[in-house]
Amino acid sequence: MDVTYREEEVASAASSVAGRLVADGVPQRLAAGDPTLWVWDADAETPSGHRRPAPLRASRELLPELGRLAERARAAGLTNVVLAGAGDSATAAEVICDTDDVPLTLLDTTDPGQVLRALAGGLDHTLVVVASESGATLETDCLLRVFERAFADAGIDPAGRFVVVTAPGSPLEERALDAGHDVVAVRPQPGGRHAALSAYALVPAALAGADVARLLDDAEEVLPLLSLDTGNPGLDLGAALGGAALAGRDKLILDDQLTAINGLSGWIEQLVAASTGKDCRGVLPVVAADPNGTGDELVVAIESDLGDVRVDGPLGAQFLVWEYATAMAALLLEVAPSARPAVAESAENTAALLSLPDLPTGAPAFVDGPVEAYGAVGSHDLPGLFADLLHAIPADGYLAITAYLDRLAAFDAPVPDGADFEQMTDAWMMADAHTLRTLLALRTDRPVTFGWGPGALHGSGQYHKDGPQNGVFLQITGAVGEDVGVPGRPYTLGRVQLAQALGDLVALEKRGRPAVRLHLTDRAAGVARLLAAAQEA
Ligand SMILES: O=P(O)(O)OC[C@H]1O[C@H](O)[C@H](O)[C@@H](O)[C@@H]1O
Repeated sequence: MDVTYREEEVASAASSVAGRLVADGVPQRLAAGDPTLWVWDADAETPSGHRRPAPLRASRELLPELGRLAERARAAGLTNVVLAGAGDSATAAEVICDTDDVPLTLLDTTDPGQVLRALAGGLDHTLVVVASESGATLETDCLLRVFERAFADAGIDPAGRFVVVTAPGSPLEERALDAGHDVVAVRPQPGGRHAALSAYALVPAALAGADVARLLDDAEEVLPLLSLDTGNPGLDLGAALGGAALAGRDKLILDDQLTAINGLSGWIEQLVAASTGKDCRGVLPVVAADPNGTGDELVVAIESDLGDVRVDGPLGAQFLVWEYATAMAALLLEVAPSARPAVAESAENTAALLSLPDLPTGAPAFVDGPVEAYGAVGSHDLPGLFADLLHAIPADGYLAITAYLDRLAAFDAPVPDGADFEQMTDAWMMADAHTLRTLLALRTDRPVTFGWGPGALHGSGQYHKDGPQNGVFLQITGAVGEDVGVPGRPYTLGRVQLAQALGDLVALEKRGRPAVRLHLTDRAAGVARLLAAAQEA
């Protein structure tokens, strides 16, 4: 595992803060298992005499059980693995599976269309992993209920169709045991931010066919380096992130286009944003975007020379080193990495909204074809609104787009007969809400970020609300065609999804952060209109 500084200014900022961390004995405190710095294993040391983060030992011990579960699923022909989960572990499981090229359907969403797509994926050979440490995350609870009902409706015995991963004693554990589902009770708890190498990510990944033992080997190989004062990749990366942020370079542009690890930037984004974004401080990760060359950027490239910092190493080591480095950066910024008060606040707002007879959407400020605009809007159409939003971004700020839509909907776009691959990808791109990010980014030298809601609420959502007061926020929601009822609850997935958007809006507005919601009354036509309007001057 290597971290290389490729720019003098980064090297000198990093070396001065690394010196401070070493003088404060941070690597030694980490090696000694200081619980304020890491989730340490209380009673085990590695053969090299170092303590190891709790999830590593627990996950290693879990391997035989994982093997048995995977074997049983294979024998039963359950080849379609659906993961109902949220946050760090769900994102990590997706990266592991994409990198190992094994299929996993991640549902970290309440979008009815996306869930219906998964339900149509062949229930007869589907195994659902429900992973939630708290056992109380709204979207995960909804998905468990929806899939239980779907199996029952299809005449499929749910026995052996669910593997529930949760903390012992959580409400989910009790419910799952009552229903006769397989339960993996996780001890000790990794805490949200250290879940990538824990059972919450490894159970779904192993069931999908990924080589999770190798992942743990790769992580354990780098572990002894993390207690060193020099040649410590976690310290080097953390000092680069923290040193740069303290020097005003607090926009972290992540470049992973040349690595074979698929989607690592998305996992790093949620880790860094949620761990550092609080007390009006933090590092803003920016994914899938070119640098603008402004003075507040730090470009970190995975396995390439395209950045100011280069990070090389296999996925298991990347997970561990980024977790360590992010804890270091948080220490330097003097924020508590594990606190995520704003994530909880939005979730509470959503729960309160769902208890109302109707969701308080208000009246649109204007309607532009299939798009309604809500919020404090000065313009009368979308081109005017986009111009205003871009203009409103402070000199050190950013624009964040969160789309509460089906992230796979673009693939439904009609492609011309006989289209080649390039024409097909063009058609998909012009039907994808994500393309709005690219189009708006062309018009500003400030970072424009994009996330799919509600998944993004668990990561960048923390930064959006409690990070620096310099964000401008654009939400996109959409009308629901076919909705999905949530059995045992008085709401549908569509209503939950809208309540999640509105709950986050309440939290943003409470802080005086400018936010606008665009509602697509026809989703496909609405996306097309957004993209066209973004290109109108
Ligand atoms: O695993 P769960 O309890 O369902 O939580 C899912 C996510 O919820 C919140 O966003 C926490 O801040 C995250 O740390 C966690 O990953």
